[in-house]
Amino acid sequence: MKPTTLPEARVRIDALDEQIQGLINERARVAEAIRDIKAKAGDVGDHYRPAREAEVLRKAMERNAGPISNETMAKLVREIMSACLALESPLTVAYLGPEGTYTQEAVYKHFGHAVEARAKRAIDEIFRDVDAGHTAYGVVPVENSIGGVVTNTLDELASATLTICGEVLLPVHHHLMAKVDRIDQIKVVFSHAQSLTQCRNWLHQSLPHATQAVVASNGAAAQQVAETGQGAAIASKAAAERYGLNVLASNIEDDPSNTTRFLIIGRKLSDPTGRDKTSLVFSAQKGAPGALFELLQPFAKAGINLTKLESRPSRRAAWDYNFYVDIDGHCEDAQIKPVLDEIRSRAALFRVLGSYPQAVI
Ligand SMILES: O=C(O)C(=O)C[C@]1(C(=O)O)C=C[C@@H](O)C=C1
Repeated sequence: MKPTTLPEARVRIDALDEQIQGLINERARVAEAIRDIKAKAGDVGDHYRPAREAEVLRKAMERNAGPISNETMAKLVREIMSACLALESPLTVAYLGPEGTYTQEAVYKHFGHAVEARAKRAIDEIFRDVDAGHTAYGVVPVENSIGGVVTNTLDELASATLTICGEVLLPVHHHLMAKVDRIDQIKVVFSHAQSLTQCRNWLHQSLPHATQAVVASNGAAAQQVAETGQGAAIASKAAAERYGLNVLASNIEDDPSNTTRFLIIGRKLSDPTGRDKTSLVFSAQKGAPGALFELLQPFAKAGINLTKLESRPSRRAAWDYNFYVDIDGHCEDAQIKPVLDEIRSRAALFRVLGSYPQAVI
């Protein structure tokens, strides 16, 4: 029955909270039982299961009847699952720091807040850290809807022995922040090269005479401005709060739908979920006419959707390239496996960088 008075409504909410809390702890005890089942089966290593997590989140969205939105409901379930996983075993995740970067936001969006997020200074450091086993997973930016690819990440992926086990899509809203409180006092703007590109028109119109200076991350830009008091930074609202800066202008990205895609790197192969992506890197025989066409044609013939195609210098020889391709589907899917085998047999270099669930939230 719908309560009609405030005291009545609050008594009802207290009773429901008690029930929800009891159920969350019951779920946590099941997660502890899963840990013991995995140990008995000799399943060593961490307990993170990307395919199962995607399934849990998709189910939460599919059965949701409102009034809470599907996305908000999935985020709540995300946090409960994160707490359950931390009970099974704590999870460490390296990200492009310092605190307050968009990459840190991507970590929490993907893994929830119960993980131990460790800030690193550069993308290659994240790859090295995960490769050496110091952290179980890493989160790296790979492309932005305005600025395009993050070349460091693509170059690292080509030589890494790690695998991609997830992706995160994060809407990115930039803010100009400083110690001072007037925009006409700003002579220099610090940020990551990608963020400066994403705000190019705004900077041209609003700060045409300011110098632009590239630093390792937008979190580092905010930290530096806070420490020196010099200039302004382009970074996230979280960074302004973290470093105590004044926000002088909000949402200054040139396209309000600005989104960055991040990858989760680790050693875990993700099981097929029915809604997956596969990332590949390959190279064609240099100088052979139609060589790239030969490598892409099997996808078209099998009706496989390509979601991305990028080329990067191979670093083997001048004017020799690696091609990075993302496709819909999992490398173990019956429709995909023979196509990949065919391309492997034609390519000079071929590697599956990972198959992983498509981003859910
Ligand atoms: O299903 C599992 O393997 C679990 O460990 C449980 C659980 C969960 O809480 O639902 C926790 C962590 C995994 O990443 C996936 C799911």
